[in-house]
Amino acid sequence: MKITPAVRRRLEKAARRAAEASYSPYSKFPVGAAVLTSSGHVFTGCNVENASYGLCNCAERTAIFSAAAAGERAIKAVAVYTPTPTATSPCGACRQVINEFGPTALVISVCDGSDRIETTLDQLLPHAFGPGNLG
Ligand SMILES: O=c1ccn([C@H]2C[C@H](O)[C@@H](CO)O2)c(=O)[nH]1
Ligand SMILES: [Zn+2]
Repeated sequence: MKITPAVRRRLEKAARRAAEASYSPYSKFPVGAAVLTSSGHVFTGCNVENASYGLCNCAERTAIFSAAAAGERAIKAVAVYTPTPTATSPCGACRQVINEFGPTALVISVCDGSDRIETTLDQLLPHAFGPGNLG
């Protein structure tokens, strides 16, 4: 699955739309994510918070777990949207979870401004611990 400009746009749009379902009454920081798998399917997710704050789940992990639950095992790209003036990169926990299925995935962050970040998971999480380290 080649990541063309059209595929990027589709992924970014899906991430923006996914943020509309965000359940974030505590942080009031809605986030949307979209994941492109090797089969060409796009899975989306939003952050889902909890009154027990530590149980909050990020948009990226919601999207990845949705893909995994559908049987997908290879992530090609992740797009993240935050309604902020500057783009937001995935948190450390999400970087680790992306690594499991997409160690070289393209990671795109978009926002409400013109700012954007385009990088790869191996740049965000160098020398990652992954499945290969278990022998
Ligand atoms: O990349 C990020 C950063 C934060 N959050 C969520 C977690 C929490 O619900 C809120 C504030 O941290 O934003 C995400 O979903 N993705
Ligand atoms: Zn996260």
